[in-house]
Amino acid sequence: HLSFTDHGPDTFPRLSSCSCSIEQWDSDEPVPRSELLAKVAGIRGLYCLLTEKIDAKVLDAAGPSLQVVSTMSVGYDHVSLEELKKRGIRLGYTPDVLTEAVAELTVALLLATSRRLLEAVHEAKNGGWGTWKPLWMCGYGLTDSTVGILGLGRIGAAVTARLKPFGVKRFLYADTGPRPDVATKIPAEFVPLEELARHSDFIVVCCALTPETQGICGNGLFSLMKDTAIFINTSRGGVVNQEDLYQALVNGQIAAAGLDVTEPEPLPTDHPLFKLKNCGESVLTATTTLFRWNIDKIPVSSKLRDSFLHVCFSSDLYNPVDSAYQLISFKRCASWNKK
Ligand SMILES: O=CC(=O)O
Repeated sequence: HLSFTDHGPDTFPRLSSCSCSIEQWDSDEPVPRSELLAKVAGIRGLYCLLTEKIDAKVLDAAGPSLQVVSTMSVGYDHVSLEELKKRGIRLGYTPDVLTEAVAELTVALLLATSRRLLEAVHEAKNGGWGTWKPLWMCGYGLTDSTVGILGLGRIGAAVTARLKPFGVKRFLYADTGPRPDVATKIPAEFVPLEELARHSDFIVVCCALTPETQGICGNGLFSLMKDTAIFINTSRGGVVNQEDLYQALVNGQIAAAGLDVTEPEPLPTDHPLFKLKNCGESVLTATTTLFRWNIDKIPVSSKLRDSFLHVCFSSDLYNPVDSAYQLISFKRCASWNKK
């Protein structure tokens, strides 16, 4: 008995051909919390998106039959690992399916923000484009710049590879610790966050949302940044103290911000950030998760189909359709692999 929220196109037919009973939330809207709590009772597997908060309440509502949770997302900050671990429930997730897509989006956001693309379009459409003025709509260039990556994981490294041809002089990164295997190839220098803030012309946030990174980009960081620096976040809104960011943008502490993620999502349309020229108009995007996915990464690989669910933090490529398919292989799901 499986419970679903949403998933790739061929998941449901494939699963329904198996001898298990499936309950699916069949809507683009997230399943209401009350519905989720009511429907999970007695299930053995739960397949969800990042819109579902999987906490003690959901797990208790599911009861002891629940053996595995799988999320069609790279981030799993919506899932309480502690609560899963307590109950010996395993977690599947989908690392690497959107690395390239998010890296491309990040670069798009960075260029659009630093080159004031949307602001310029707005001016052109609204009659603000008068005669040619040499300094009008000047932006900030990547050539000879220093780019700071907060979180040099798969996406962070993919961003540096894409930015390198623009003539970036120096890559810095801050992380929970040095990552020499990835960093030496770029090359990127491991620095404390404060140093990253002080020296970067562009800061790109690519880290996971964890208790340690919650609100890590706040006044402490913005006040150290150059007033010409550009701040880009494509990780999670919770990494940023949005009020502090707003103040930094209004007070000219930093030049501009490009955000693909906010708290909450979507941001209310009357939110002050939308009114800023150096953020709202350049740029606040709202690329949904599916937009960020590389669809060609979704089809099933038979090799993975027979393997059992990866324990959280497994670095192996993990496929969402497989992850759903594997929910039926409960016998293979050993108890939580304590490390
Ligand atoms: O943000 C998207 C994901 O975590 O998959």
